[in-house]
Amino acid sequence: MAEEASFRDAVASVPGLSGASESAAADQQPKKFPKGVVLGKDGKPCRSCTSFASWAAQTKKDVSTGSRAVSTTATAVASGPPADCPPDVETLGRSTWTLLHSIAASYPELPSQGQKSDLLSFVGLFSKLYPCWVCAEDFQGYMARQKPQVNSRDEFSQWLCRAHNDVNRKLGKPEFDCSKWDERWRTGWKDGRCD
Ligand SMILES: Cc1cc2nc3c(=O)[nH]c(=O)nc-3n(C[C@H](O)[C@H](O)[C@H](O)COP(=O)(O)OP(=O)(O)OC[C@H]3O[C@@H](n4cnc5c(N)ncnc54)[C@H](O)[C@@H]3O)c2cc1C
Repeated sequence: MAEEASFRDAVASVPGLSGASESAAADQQPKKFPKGVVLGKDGKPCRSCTSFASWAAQTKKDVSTGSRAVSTTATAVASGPPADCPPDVETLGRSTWTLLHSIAASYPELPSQGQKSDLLSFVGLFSKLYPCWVCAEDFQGYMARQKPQVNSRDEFSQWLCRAHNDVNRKLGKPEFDCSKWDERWRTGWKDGRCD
């Protein structure tokens, strides 16, 4: 049987959840969900805020077959949701970082005032609209502490790399060497593996 946790536990299990959100969450009616399931502000499980493993535990589906009430397999859970299913927090995150770093890679070396203004608007709106709300709130917090730098491609790509590393640290993932940003996201690695 899946391990159960209260509403507060489920929300508090998300690294970096802000105090304001946590106290708002605590005001809600307690419900039982498996540990790791993050609730949306509507009090329902938020799929794009939750890992597939926790989501599968909550729906009690066999993720390899899609049928109900069959035990999950570790391999299927670890590989994330099937490609044609709604994304979990990791699939969404991976795709989003790809988009954000690719936007940085195509940003001009010498942007016009209009391009700078567009990029600032984009990251501001992005941070409000990102479907994982706990991720979005943390990203807004990062942007408040470290203002987006948009004066050139290099400046923005380094700012974005540091922002991504801030999330990596929070999740216990290794930090990326930002001096390698250009090879990872724009030119391809010097060893030719991307050619
Ligand atoms: C704005 C935002 C906030 C998020 N907040 C949360 C959160 O609060 N909780 C949560 O569980 N998940 C969060 N995520 C998702 C999380 O960051 C990861 O995307 C997810 O865990 C999948 O991680 P991954 O190991 O596949 O690699 P990802 O972190 O998705 O990275 C993809 C690839 O980018 C490269 N890379 C890694 N770090 C950097 C860097 N610093 N600069 C440039 N390239 C890099 C690597 O090649 C890596 O394989 C967030 C995602 C975004 C976009």
